[in-house]
Amino acid sequence: MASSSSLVLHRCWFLSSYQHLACPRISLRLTLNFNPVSAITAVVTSSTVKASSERCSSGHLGLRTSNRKSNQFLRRCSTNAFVVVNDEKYGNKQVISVTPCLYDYILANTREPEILRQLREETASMRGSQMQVSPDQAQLLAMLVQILKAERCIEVGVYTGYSSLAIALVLPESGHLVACERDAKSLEIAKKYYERAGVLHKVDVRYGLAADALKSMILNGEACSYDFAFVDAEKRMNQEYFELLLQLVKTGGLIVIDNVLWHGKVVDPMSLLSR
Ligand SMILES: C[S@@+](CC[C@H](N)C(=O)[O-])C[C@H]1O[C@@H](n2cnc3c(N)ncnc32)[C@H](O)[C@@H]1O
Repeated sequence: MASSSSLVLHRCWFLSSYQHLACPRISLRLTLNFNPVSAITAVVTSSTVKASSERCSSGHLGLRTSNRKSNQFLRRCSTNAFVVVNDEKYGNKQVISVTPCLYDYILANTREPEILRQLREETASMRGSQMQVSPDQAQLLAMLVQILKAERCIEVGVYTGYSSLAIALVLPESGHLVACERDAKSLEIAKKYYERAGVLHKVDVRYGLAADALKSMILNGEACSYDFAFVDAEKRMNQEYFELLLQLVKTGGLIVIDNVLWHGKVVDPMSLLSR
């Protein structure tokens, strides 16, 4: 796979919910200063924004700086979009946060294809609809697939198909997306929309446990043959999915994993203590 973009990293681990790319295997961390919508530098899930607002109103939200020494815990709420990170090593940086108002702006400027809007609206009243990626995230995924010129993709965790449809829509006619999902009811909706969008021929739906599907693909001789993978299923399995996908995704490909920062809990001392 040609790697014309600086984002095309050797089998990297992409933290899709925020601004950093982290590549554990090659110890590389990049600031992600792009978004499908121009002038936007941060991407946050809608559920994160909701959680932030709730915690703000109860006065418990704080944004931690990356300064480990002072372990500073800044208290910021919805009106302030900036956190100043004082850090000897990285220099003083202004890191943008996302307020509800700013997130509205992001959504208002996201180009969501009509078919995705219809799927999102059909899913909105369903149980689990908050699991769906947001329109800005879906367009970020689509853009990554296009930048990579990906032809062979994998999605782990399809739900009703919003993110997989965003990917399938930008794949070339010869493109192939393996879509792994264990919930038959959700898959029925996904398949209906693949068909409506005219991309059903590009999507290979695998009903069942995603790890089993990935293992059978490896046994089937498909190692190193995929360009792009998106992981968005049960989080405790992420390590296993990552290891399996490292075998399936070729050098120069991209593995994107959602919810890695888990609403900020990865640095919340209370969450760490309660584990
Ligand atoms: C967060 S949702 C996916 C949302 C989807 N990416 C979207 O944007 O609409 C997670 C999905 O993973 C599925 N899932 C969870 N564990 C799974 C497993 N072991 N194998 C396959 N699918 C699984 C759930 O049924 C659920 O539909």
